[in-house]
Amino acid sequence: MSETTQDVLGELAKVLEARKGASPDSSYVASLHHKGLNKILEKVGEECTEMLLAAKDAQQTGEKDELVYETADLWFHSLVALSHLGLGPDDVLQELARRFDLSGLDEKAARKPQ
Ligand SMILES: N=c1c2ncn([C@@H]3O[C@H](COP(=O)(O)OP(=O)(O)OP(=O)(O)O)[C@@H](O)[C@H]3O)c2ncn1[C@@H]1O[C@H](COP(=O)(O)O)[C@@H](O)[C@H]1O
Repeated sequence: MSETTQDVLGELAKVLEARKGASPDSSYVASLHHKGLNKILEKVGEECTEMLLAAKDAQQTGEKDELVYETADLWFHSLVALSHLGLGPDDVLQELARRFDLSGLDEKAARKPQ
């Protein structure tokens, strides 16, 4: 991961945290927190669908700008959801780091039968 990536996520996390105490009239993030988790999750679902559609379009046309744009929307709203529940990008990055050198196939095989 580039330093830029870490800086952007870190900076965004700080802004999201600060917006928890802001007026919903002056901030989109504050308005989401004000509306509550269900509204935030509705937005995550919406942005997820838009990202999937953009990925299919990108495959067909080779044009990837829309995919990057929609993925940014999805990441952003996912971070708002995490922030609403007291979590941040560090929590997810640490989990991803924990998985380094752990093959997805090995991890799946090691899971207990449900
Ligand atoms: N990264 C983002 C970001 N990405 C997307 N969005 C907003 O997410 C919204 C969702 O997009 P939609 O197309 O679904 O908009 P919509 O249909 O109007 O949304 P709804 O009415 O359905 O809720 C838009 O209003 C976008 O502007 C963002 N809003 C804010 N940020 C970051 O959060 C910071 C704080 O923002 P405020 O809280 O508004 O100050 C900003 O400085 C940015 O860094």
